Amino acid sequence: MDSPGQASRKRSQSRGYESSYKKKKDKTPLCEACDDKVLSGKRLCLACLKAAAGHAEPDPDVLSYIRQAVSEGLRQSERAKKRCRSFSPEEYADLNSDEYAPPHKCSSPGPCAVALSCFLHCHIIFQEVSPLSSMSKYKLVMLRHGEGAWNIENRFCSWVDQKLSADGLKEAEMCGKHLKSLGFEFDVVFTSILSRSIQTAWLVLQELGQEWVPIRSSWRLNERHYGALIGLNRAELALNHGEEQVKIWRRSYDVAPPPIDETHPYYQVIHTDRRYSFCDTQKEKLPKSESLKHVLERLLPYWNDVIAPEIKKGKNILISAHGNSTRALLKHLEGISDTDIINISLPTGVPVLLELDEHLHPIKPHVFLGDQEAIQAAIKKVEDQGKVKPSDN
Ligand SMILES: O=C(O)[C@@H](COP(=O)(O)O)OP(=O)(O)O
Repeated sequence: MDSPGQASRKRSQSRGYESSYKKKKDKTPLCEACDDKVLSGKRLCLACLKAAAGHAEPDPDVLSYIRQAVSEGLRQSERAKKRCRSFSPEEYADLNSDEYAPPHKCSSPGPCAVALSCFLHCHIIFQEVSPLSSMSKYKLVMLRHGEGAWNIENRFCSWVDQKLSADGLKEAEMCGKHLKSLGFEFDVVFTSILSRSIQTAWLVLQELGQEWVPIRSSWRLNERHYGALIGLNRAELALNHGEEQVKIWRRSYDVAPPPIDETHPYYQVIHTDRRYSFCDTQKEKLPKSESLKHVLERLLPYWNDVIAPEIKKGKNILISAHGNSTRALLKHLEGISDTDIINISLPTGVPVLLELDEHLHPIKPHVFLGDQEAIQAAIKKVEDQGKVKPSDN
C-alpha cells in the first residue's frame, strides 16, 4: 500500500501541478498540492506538509506548489499568519515540532511548527527544501553597523554621529571576513550619512578586498530620528517611564517619540550639521522625531528610485545601515505586519540575507548569517537594553 506521501505524489504527478494550484482559488477543502483531505482550515494535507518540511522525500509537484505559495504567502502575509495561528495542538503534535524548532525567534504565538501552514515565519520549509533556493534571482545583504560608542553606554544615538567602538570595529571586520568566506561580491554599497554605517562599509569592503566598490550615502538610510530621546539612557528611561513605554518608543510601528526642540543638548549638533545641507530635502523639512512608519516613508522613495533599479540591473548590493532603517526595509520587503515588527530587533555587525525573486519579492524569510546561537544572544542583548538594570531597582 502506498504511504500518504507516495499516494499524494502519484496523484499530483498524474494530474499536474497547475490543476491542484487552481483549487486554492475555488476554496475547496482539498490539499492544494494533491487531492488528499486537508487538516481543518489548512491548505495542505499532513503528508504534503511533512514533505515540505523535509520529514519525507519532497515531491517535485509539492515543491513547485510551495514555490508559488511562498511568494503569494509573503505578499498576503496578514492572511497567511491568521492561518498559522489557527493550527490546533493535535496538528502541531503530529508535526513533531521539537525536531524542527526554529533557528530564529518566531513571532507566532504558538510553537513555531505552526508556521508550516503559512509559509511565512518559519525557516524550516525554506531551509530544508533545498530546491527552493534555485528560485532566488537576487541576494540582498543588509547590515546594522558595528557597535557604536553610544551602544555601549546604552544611549539613544540616532542622528548623533558617533564612531564605532573598538568592539564595533572588530564586528565590522568579522562581518567582512564572514561575507568573504561565503563568497559574496558586491557591486554597490549603500549607507546612511552617519559615520558608523560608512565606517562599517569601509571595513567590510576592506576585508572582502573590494575597496574599489562605490559607496553611495543618503540621509534616507539614516537611523530613526529618536527626537527628544536622543542621548538618553534606555535603562534609566525604563526606570522612569516603564519598560513597556520604552518598548513602544523603540519598537512600535507608528508611535513617534516626543520631537526634539532647540533646548535639547544635541539639537544644534544635529540640525546645524553641514551634511544635512546637501540632502534631497530642505534642511527645515528634515524630521524632528520619527516613528518606524516615518522612517519607511522617507526610505521608500530611495529604495524604489535608487536601490531597487540597481538590484534589477543585476548588481549585488550591500546596505550598511542601522537597526531601525533596516527593520523598516525588512518590514516593507517581507510584508511584516505592524504588530509583528515589534518583535524584531537587529544585532550590530550581523549580515542579514534576503533572497528575492525577479519582482524583488522575498522567496523565503530573511536569514542572519553567522553563528545562530551567538546571534540570538546578541538580539536578546539589544532587547534587554530597554529594561531596567537590576542594580537600578
Ligand atoms: O539610535 C540608536 O541608538 C540605535 C537604535 O536604537 P534602538 O532602536 O535599538 O533602541 O541605532 P543604531 O545603533 O542602529 O544606529
